[in-house]
Amino acid sequence: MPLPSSALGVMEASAYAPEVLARGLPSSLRPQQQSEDRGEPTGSVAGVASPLLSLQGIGLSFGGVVALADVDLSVHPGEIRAIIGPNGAGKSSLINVISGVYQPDRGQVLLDGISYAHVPTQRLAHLGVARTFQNLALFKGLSVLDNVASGLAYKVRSNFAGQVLGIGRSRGEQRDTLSRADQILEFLDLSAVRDRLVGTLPYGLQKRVELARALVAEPRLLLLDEPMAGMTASEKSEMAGFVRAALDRFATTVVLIEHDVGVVMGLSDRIAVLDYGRKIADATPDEVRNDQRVIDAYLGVASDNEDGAGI
Ligand SMILES: Nc1ncnc2c1ncn2[C@@H]1O[C@H](COP(=O)(O)OP(=O)(O)OP(=O)(O)O)[C@@H](O)[C@H]1O
Repeated sequence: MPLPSSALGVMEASAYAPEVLARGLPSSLRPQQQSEDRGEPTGSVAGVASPLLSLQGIGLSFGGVVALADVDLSVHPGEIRAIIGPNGAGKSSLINVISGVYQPDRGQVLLDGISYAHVPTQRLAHLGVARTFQNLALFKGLSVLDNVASGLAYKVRSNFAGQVLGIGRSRGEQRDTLSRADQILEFLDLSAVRDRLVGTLPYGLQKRVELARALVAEPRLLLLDEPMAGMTASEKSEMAGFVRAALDRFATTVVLIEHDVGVVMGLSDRIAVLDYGRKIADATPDEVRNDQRVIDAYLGVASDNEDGAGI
């Protein structure tokens, strides 16, 4: 028996649906038809193109604890793909495998068909992969602008002396970096706090700065680890709007871990559900919502939750 809609956060889901999110967004966030810089198609084309990200038979253990067992996942260009599951199900392990923090014991991670399981994390940016972290990983003592600009540090080719002296190629690079950081700040409605120290900002804004830092390089694949954790309902709604707008504007493909079922149902094109390290479902929000295994393993718990929207 499917749970009643209210238990599954359906009311909340509607608040995160694309058509709702598009309303009331700042003009900088209005969806565009094409990515201006790359001329790539936008919107969800899940199931049509070959996968941008493909996980094949991923296995990962910590001592005797099996974190991931034989997990397959295909994420298509332009898709927002959520990974959900109970605590300890393996969500963080999976995102850490995708981002190269963990090396899987078994299986392959392919980006555009090319295996990158053994690429060091710091080189992932060169492949067009960016991520945010469950616990903010910002430079609290630096300005918002500098934090966002740091998302382009991997591209800077001038040496340290050149940067300090502001000479040669470094001056041009610096101008370009700051200009791109400013564009992203405008896009995410952060220009008003551009020069503030990140540590002085409210938590919800810090989460948005982290998104800005990940987005500044216009990644092909954006990994979001609980981007709405600890946010108020209105901050969550705003953040969901920014994620959707980023996809529309930059043709970024998104993989997202999020506990708030309402957010996940409204924002995602497809949802993979993990339980004890195994994938037990991989389907559209509607299909997942009515999947008895998922209800038993995860969603049913949501009805016991205070607002029915998260776990
Ligand atoms: N670094 C580690 N060392 C030992 N065990 C770990 C480590 N990371 C994860 N695990 C174990 O692997 C399993 C999966 O953990 P993981 O953090 O990936 O789950 P999760 O779904 O992200 O959980 P949560 O929702 O609580 O963040 C758990 O049993 C966990 O205790």
